Amino acid sequence: MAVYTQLSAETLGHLIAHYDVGGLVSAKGIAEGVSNSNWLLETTGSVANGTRFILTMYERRIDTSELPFFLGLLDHLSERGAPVPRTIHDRSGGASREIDDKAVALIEFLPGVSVDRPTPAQAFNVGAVLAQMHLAAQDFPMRRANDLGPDVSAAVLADCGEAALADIAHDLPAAVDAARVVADGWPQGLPRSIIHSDLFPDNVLMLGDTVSGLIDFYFACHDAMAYDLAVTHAAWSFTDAGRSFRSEIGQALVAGYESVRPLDAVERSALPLLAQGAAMRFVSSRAQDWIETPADALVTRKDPMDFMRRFAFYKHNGAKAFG
Ligand SMILES: Nc1ncnc2c1ncn2[C@@H]1O[C@H](COP(=O)(O)OP(=O)(O)O)[C@@H](O)[C@H]1O
Ligand SMILES: N[C@@H](CCOP(=O)(O)O)C(=O)O
Repeated sequence: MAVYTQLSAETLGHLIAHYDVGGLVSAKGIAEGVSNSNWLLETTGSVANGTRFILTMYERRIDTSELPFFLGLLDHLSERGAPVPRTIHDRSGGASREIDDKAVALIEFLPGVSVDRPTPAQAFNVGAVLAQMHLAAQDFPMRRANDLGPDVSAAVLADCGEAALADIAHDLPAAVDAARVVADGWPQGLPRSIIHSDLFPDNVLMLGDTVSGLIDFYFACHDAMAYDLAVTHAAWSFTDAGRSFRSEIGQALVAGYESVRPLDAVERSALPLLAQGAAMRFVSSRAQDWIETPADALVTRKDPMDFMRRFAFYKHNGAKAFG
């Protein structure tokens, strides 16, 4: 579930009155997602022929002082033709407003569905759109550092402690040393842009083979573009909780990416280690969330072992997977 706050029709009506989108016709809470509350709104007016909008209320994890970066990035990418929802601004030009001390933003609704089992054609197009996004972001003037880089993953796992990690899964304590090794060997100087850094299938909307939307940019940051490709590779190319690698999906993602932005030799040879770092990024955040989230909480905890298995795969087979 992801509607943490109840909003009355009256509150929504008052909010919508600040935008040039007409009156409220309907509002439905969206079940998907874990971090924010989201509603699908329908209104009597339209922006670029759209009468549907996503209302997001920022509930956790996001520092609202960073909203100008995230929302400005949506506008920047959308203006450059990337399939990214634009921010709907209120009449005074504001990209976000507040309801009861919580920040909210109105965002363009994009059609499409997230795929569970991508085809190679879909993976190719996801790779191509990721590269398109990287190029479109290169002249975005704002910066945000990656606060979940390899050193942070290593520190988070060390802080969790081997005993707590062993309580989650027998093989998880090995992540503490493994993440340190990855961080110590992390490649420097790779070409950078603003990267999505969480481009899992649930953050991509598709219509058939076409990518209709990239959403959920709330981990976007300035970092190596090849790292973003590695994250996407780790998120898309496995089934069975990270036990089975779908080589045809991994190859299609990289081929699609390179159809728009060819990798240089240094980026290419860094991919196996970047993918290990990508896996550790999600092992660490999932382990931390697991420890901090009560077992009976409304949010379903994600298993860090799904990404420990991916880490092991990339460590032993990374060169072949990206060869
Ligand atoms: N711009 C959009 N257009 C269409 N649907 C969207 C859009 N933004 C979000 N959604 C829907 O809302 C759900 C949750 O959004 P998301 O940003 O992933 O939330 P969270 O950050 O909580 O994971 C998505 O899975 C999708 O169904
Ligand atoms: N993709 C991450 C979780 C991030 O959550 P999101 O709902 O904001 O995409 C993972 O799978 O661990």
